[in-house]
Amino acid sequence: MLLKIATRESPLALWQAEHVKARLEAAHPGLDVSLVPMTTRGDQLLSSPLAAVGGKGLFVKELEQAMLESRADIAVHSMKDVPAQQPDGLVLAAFMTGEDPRDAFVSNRFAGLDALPDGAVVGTSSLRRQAQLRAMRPDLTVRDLRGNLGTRLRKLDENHYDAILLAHAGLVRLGLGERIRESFDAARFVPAIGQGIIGIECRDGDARTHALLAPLADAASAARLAAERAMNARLGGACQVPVAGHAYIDGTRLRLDGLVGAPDGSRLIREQIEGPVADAAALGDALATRLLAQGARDILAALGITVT
Ligand SMILES: NCc1[nH]cc(CCC(=O)O)c1CC(=O)O
Repeated sequence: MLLKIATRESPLALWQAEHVKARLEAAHPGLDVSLVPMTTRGDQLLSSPLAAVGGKGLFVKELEQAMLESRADIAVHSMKDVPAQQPDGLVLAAFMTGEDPRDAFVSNRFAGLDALPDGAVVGTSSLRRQAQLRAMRPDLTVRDLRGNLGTRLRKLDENHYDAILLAHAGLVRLGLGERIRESFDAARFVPAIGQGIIGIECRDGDARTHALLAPLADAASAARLAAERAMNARLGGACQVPVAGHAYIDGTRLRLDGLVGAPDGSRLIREQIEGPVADAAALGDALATRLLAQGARDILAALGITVT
């Protein structure tokens, strides 16, 4: 029996696809899983500002086309990079157990954010990270930083930055965890929707693949994503929007932290909601309503994003 995984060619994407392959083959003796690597528009355009070239969908479109044409059966994604809506005929079928969701501070010279001197240069292109960083430390200079993880670390090592911010999970997956000097408390520096969770997409009607994926699915990750993505959907959710959201599951309870920030850090709107895990999506929706009422609507409108 054969199953094909469509994957991007970046080291992180390949690690994630290999991880899913290993998990699937362990769960299903006799199953043979192969990787179908492909370059996406997003990979080709890594040097240009993503917002200008069409957003995060660029990293998944080619993979989705391959599944729709049956050149592949599943695609493995960092959920952080997956748009709110999937194309007709495709579904997110399984979310794996989450890795550490926090943002990490990486520097060769400074032990953490508090150790950075006035005016230090920090690299990140994420509006979410910029907004929270500038709100905490208005004195810092924030500079754009793009590329795969390896490229970003190389630019740090070439002394273009005093420090850079990256996802803890990506660094750990690639065996680069020792480069992390500090990981920010998720309640204080709120992670991206889905950060640290690997999701698997497949064809909607493909019962065989759904059955193969079932043993990999983690209910807590599914609840976390239901809450975070419901909130994000109401906030025009995309990665070029300064929106953060992180749900914590504690038994049958779910707590969701949400944040919308002006990219210059001049305003941060934070809200929190708690309720039964079973109500995850409704909690996300309700939190978005609160954020919008507290000023998120104005911040988003200033960025050209209109929400209902
Ligand atoms: N935007 C790129 C991206 N997509 C997912 C991760 C990290 C892994 C994860 O969140 O699961 C990263 C790297 C980063 O933000 O530093």
